[in-house]
Amino acid sequence: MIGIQQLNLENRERCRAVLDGPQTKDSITVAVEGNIGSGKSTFLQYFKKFPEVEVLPEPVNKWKDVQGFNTLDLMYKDASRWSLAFQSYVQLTMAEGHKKSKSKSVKMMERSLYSARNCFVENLYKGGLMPEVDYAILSEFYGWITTNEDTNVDLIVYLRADPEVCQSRIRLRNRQEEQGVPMEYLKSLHALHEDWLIDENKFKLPAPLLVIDANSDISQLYTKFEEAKEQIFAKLS
Ligand SMILES: Nc1ncnc2c1ncn2[C@@H]1O[C@H](COP(=O)(O)OP(=O)(O)OP(=O)(O)O)[C@@H](O)[C@H]1O
Ligand SMILES: Nc1nc(=O)c2ncn([C@H]3C[C@H](O)[C@@H](CO)O3)c2[nH]1
Repeated sequence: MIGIQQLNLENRERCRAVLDGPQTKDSITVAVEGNIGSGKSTFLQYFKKFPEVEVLPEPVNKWKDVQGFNTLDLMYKDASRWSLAFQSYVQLTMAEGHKKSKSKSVKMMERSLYSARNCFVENLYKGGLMPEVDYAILSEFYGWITTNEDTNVDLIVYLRADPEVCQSRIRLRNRQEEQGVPMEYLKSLHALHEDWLIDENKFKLPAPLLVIDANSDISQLYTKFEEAKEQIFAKLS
């Protein structure tokens, strides 16, 4: 059994190797991951201006209007009742994003099928808000899609921010459905992002990882975004 430290070392080497490695591709898919309010949309906004980049924002507007139903609001108001319906629709809309053909050399997705499963579904189940049978159905559905469809990503960018920082930004951004999001929810989502992306406790990384400390204020963050741009574009032939 390889220890977590050893795994992390190998993982870092793999990331380093891939990020700095000689192999390049003519087009890549990047998944931008992070807690609620960590700054993903801000990161994507920065990259939108580059001609090589096509940005796929999280399909929140679809979730807020499924033939007139605001499924995001339903989930936040009564997760036990609506999480299977909501996560099923998240899974469909994320699969659409993965499958969308690239119009440019860099396709940047806000979140992915992977964080929906490994962070949000896992959080609902572990928090007792999702019955075992719903968890099993979603896991089978997720397994089928990721086995039978090309949902690959070439790089994961993790905007790593403390839950407290995320909470203050959620208030700032003031999305109606999120105003009741408790700190405990942000903390458990943060722990699941760390479990998956940093420690690889239960779920494997589907691609090399680039971590950005997103606690910094916006002025310092643009310098980090610029550094990330160099590393991402270096993957392009
Ligand atoms: N580094 C930063 N410093 C200060 N404010 C920030 C920073 N990054 C983002 N913000 C602000 O915090 C709020 C949330 O940021 P953003 O929408 O990018 O987060 P997000 O990760 O996309 O959230 P969600 O997961 O809910 O979509 C926005 O109002 C944004 O302007
Ligand atoms: N339950 C749940 N499952 C998901 O897969 C998921 N993906 C995003 N979100 C929530 C977080 C923000 O409020 C808002 C925008 O990111 O939507 C999710 N909520």
